[in-house]
Amino acid sequence: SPNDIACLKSIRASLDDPHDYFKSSWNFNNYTEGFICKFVGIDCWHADDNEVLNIRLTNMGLKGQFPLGIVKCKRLMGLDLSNNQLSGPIPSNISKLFRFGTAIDISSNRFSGNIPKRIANCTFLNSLNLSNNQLTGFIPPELILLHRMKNFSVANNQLYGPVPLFNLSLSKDSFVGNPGLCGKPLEPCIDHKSSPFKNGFITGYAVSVVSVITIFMFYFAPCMHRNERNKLLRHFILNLIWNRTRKVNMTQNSHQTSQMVLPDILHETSRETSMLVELVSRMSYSDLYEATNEFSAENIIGHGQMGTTYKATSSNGCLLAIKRLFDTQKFDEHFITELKTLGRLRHDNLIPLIGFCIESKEKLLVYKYMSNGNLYDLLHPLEKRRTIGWPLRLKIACGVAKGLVWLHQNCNYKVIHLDICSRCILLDQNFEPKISNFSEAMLMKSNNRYWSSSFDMDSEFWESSFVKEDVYRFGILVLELISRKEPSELTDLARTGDESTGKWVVDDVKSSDFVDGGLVRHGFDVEIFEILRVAWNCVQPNPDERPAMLQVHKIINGFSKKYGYG
Ligand SMILES: Nc1ncnc2c1ncn2[C@@H]1O[C@H](COP(=O)(O)OP(=O)(O)OP(=O)(O)O)[C@@H](O)[C@H]1O
Repeated sequence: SPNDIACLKSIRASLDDPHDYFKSSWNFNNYTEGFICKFVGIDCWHADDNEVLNIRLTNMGLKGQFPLGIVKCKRLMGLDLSNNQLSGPIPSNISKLFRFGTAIDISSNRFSGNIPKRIANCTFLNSLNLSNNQLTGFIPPELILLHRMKNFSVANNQLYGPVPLFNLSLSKDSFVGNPGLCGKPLEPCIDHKSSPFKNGFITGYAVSVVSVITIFMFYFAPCMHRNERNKLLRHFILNLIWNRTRKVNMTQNSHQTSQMVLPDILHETSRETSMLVELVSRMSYSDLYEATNEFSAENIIGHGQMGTTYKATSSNGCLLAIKRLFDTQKFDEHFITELKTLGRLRHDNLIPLIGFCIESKEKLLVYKYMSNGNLYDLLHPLEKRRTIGWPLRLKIACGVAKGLVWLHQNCNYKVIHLDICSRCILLDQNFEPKISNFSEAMLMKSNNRYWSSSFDMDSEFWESSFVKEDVYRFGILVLELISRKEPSELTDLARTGDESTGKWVVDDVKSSDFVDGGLVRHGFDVEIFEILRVAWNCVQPNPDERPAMLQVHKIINGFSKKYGYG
């Protein structure tokens, strides 16, 4: 079909082919039925039909980025780009590019960045080979949803965190060569449950992390280079955070622990539940059922990792967003954290949590509805991109910064969000940003003695390891606001960025292809430059070199005032 021809033309144009394989074989001048089926590396559904079944461009020395043109090969089933020199991120919208694909092999290239969780939406995948690349971050747990998967490998990358519990049995070979990965079939992950300071924290796990870090810092870190130490520490913390969120699934032991504790917390009449009711109002399932039109598909706003969110109208006419958690204990802890954290907090730049419901197996969280959706969708719409003016971007950055300052400096509780990203910034009818998704958050009573005295040393680590994690993520968010580039690409840039990259990003707003074209030369270049500098400071690899959110907000607020937002 014309689409398939356009698909191959686009692939050819997007890849650098130093050995001229395309030149000698991919000749588009001879339009006959099935002519593309004779191209090297192309299988068709039928030899006399221009409809591509598989693309196998292996071992050809190809350079360039993941070929987005495959989106036009509508019936493509297999993509094999292994043994080349392709680089850059795996596109986060891969499931849109390769919706019905059954096999992806991009092994032995130079792909970097995170494994996008949306690969899990390629529901027909039965083979995924990402081995021998430079991928970083966690293996998205959503991948366990790929029920048809038979072959899977992420060996020899730079991944860390626990291996998700796949339904198929995978050997070590699928994961080896990633020094930060742990859990079956590799070595077990560190158990961080026991801690002497549990009472001081609302989330006891925070202490465990801090204690482990203290030991680590005292005994092991002094002999390491500062940057190396920070890098390790960061990996370590993320690993522990991930351990916590996955602990229900991690080991038989931790499974038993959560079996004992969580149902009790969630029991409809438990003390915990009555405490929660003091924070947020408890709503009845039947009211929410009615408000969402019986949880009808038409009311669905979107799906997240933990559940489905519905638009709803309350009996007094208020618009609500109701998150209905999947029926699994896996997210009980997230549910509680969200309630305990967000339930206590009220600020103009936090999403208002109005209520919750626990009835039999149902767990629901009820928020105020935000009519302009989330920031990620605003910046990266599936359809046509809208121009977004600088004052609006500044307003959003300023609001998020204000919310974070409040969280970090709040006098009763100090809160670290740990998952700031454009998807969790919701926008109300006036595009005022509201921070949402507190299910990973850590909350600490700021007047407890551990915080103020004997934990002095640890509060420094708390600051540099956790608070500065929020600062880092805020920096990525601002870079995304200015560039409209994918967060994974920006994380890469920040990770690999040396001083000269920093200069390249910030120095030359007018001619840089970093800044969104719609922004430059509209009289804002100087401001953009200043804000980019702030963002760049926020993403410094060494947490100690990142500014505090208070400083960041002060600068952004200074510019925002001009537009009446500050
Ligand atoms: N209060 C709200 N008002 C409007 N839309 C909302 C609201 N809360 C969530 N949404 C939207 O509902 C969808 C699902 O949200 P949800 O938080 O479950 O998933 P997510 O943002 O992908 O995060 P995660 O998967 O990490 O839980 C998203 O598109 C989100 O923007």
